[in-house]
Amino acid sequence: MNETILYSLGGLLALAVAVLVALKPTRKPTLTALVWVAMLVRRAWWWLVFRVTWKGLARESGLSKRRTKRVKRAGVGEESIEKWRDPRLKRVKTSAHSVTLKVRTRRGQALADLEAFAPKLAATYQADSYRVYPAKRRPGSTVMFELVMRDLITKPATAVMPEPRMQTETVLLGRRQNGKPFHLQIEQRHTLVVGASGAGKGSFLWGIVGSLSPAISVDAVRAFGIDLKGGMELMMGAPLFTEIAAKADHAVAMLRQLVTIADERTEALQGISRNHKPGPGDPLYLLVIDELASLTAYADPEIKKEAERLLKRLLSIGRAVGVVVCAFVQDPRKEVIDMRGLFTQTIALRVRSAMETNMVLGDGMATQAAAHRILKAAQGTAWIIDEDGSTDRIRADYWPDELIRRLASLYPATPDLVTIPDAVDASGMPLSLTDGGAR
Ligand SMILES: Nc1ncnc2c1ncn2[C@@H]1O[C@H](COP(=O)(O)OP(=O)(O)OP(=O)(O)O)[C@@H](O)[C@H]1O
Repeated sequence: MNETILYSLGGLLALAVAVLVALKPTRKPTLTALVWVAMLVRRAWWWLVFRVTWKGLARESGLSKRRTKRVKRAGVGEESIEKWRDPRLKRVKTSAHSVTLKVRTRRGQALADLEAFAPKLAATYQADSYRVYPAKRRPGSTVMFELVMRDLITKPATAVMPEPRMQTETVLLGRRQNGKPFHLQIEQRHTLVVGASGAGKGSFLWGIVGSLSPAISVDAVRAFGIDLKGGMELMMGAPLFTEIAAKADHAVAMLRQLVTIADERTEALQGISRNHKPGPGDPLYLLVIDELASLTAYADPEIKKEAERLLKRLLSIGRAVGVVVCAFVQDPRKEVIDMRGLFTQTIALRVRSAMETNMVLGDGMATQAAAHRILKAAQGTAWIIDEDGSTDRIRADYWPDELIRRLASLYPATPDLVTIPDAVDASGMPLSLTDGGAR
């Protein structure tokens, strides 16, 4: 091990022991102080390790370039000396759980070479996860690596009642891998959520609908649902929906209705505003499609064709005029969601292969946002792409059935708008409105 690291570590330990001796270790404030010191020592250790080992790692991994120079020395003659050009480690920033490196390319190096280095960097320093994002200054030549040294989202969290205020722009869904809250943009976005069976798509579905429920109750949002698996998922919060379609022909009629609304709004907003701003009585229309494939791939060919046509039209014209789509799907194969490009944001929960990650998040994303490596036990965990193009790992909060039912009874959609004509249970029996909540 490098001597500098050894000496520095020794110094830090000595400091920690000095603090220990100076304070009495059994008192509670002392214990807090000790934890604090331990954290500082760990952060200092990380800082040192990265600072001291960076060049060696860059050289071993082929990121640096070696050149030999011949120099003349008086009395010695000509001599060759070796010089390295390394990508420059401009900053090392540590927090209680992560290390962020700011690295500038060396001369003649492409930014993509540095970005592609992230998985090796994370493996070398045994990081639990990582993300790569552009630096604020000189983003053409400087990249940020965030290495998560202690995973803050391994433990699941349960959603709580949303604040009783009308919000339509974003919803709070859970936590980012650095522990900060994760908000999903709803207005002006069509969202596609992909995840294998049991990956936790329900957390996103109810995170969106549940968080919008205060706005639903004042008619600032109207939620429409398509659930061709007999309405089983959406019926849990049925009162939150203006309408739920559990059969394909009803779904097509619903799509047609929403396309008409979007067309009318487009005409009404022409020359007045480029973006619709929802409010009570002038709502954001939210179409939630649980298992998109059942509509676009496995349905009757005629219905499938018409549903696809209408959905593509809605995805093309709806966003700016306040008619947005949130679709959930298990299988990201192209034939299932060939309108994937029309969605303005995609979320990848656990998927089955690197190829599927690329299909959902975009070509080449599997190395930066390895959704196929999410563990089965980490339900609700997903990779997203932020507005600035950087990737991040997040975990949605879990929505228990009781919470959904409570919200449905507290914030129902305007009652005279609610119609659920063809929702059925697993045995084919019609489901009543009260199955979803106390109304
Ligand atoms: N955010 C979460 N945190 C912890 N556990 C979760 C979370 N979301 C879901 N789970 C657990 O995972 C199980 C499966 O979740 P969910 O039904 O949402 O998966 P899904 O992706 O919708 O699957 P399918 O497509 O088969 O319906 C849940 O019953 C719950 O126990």
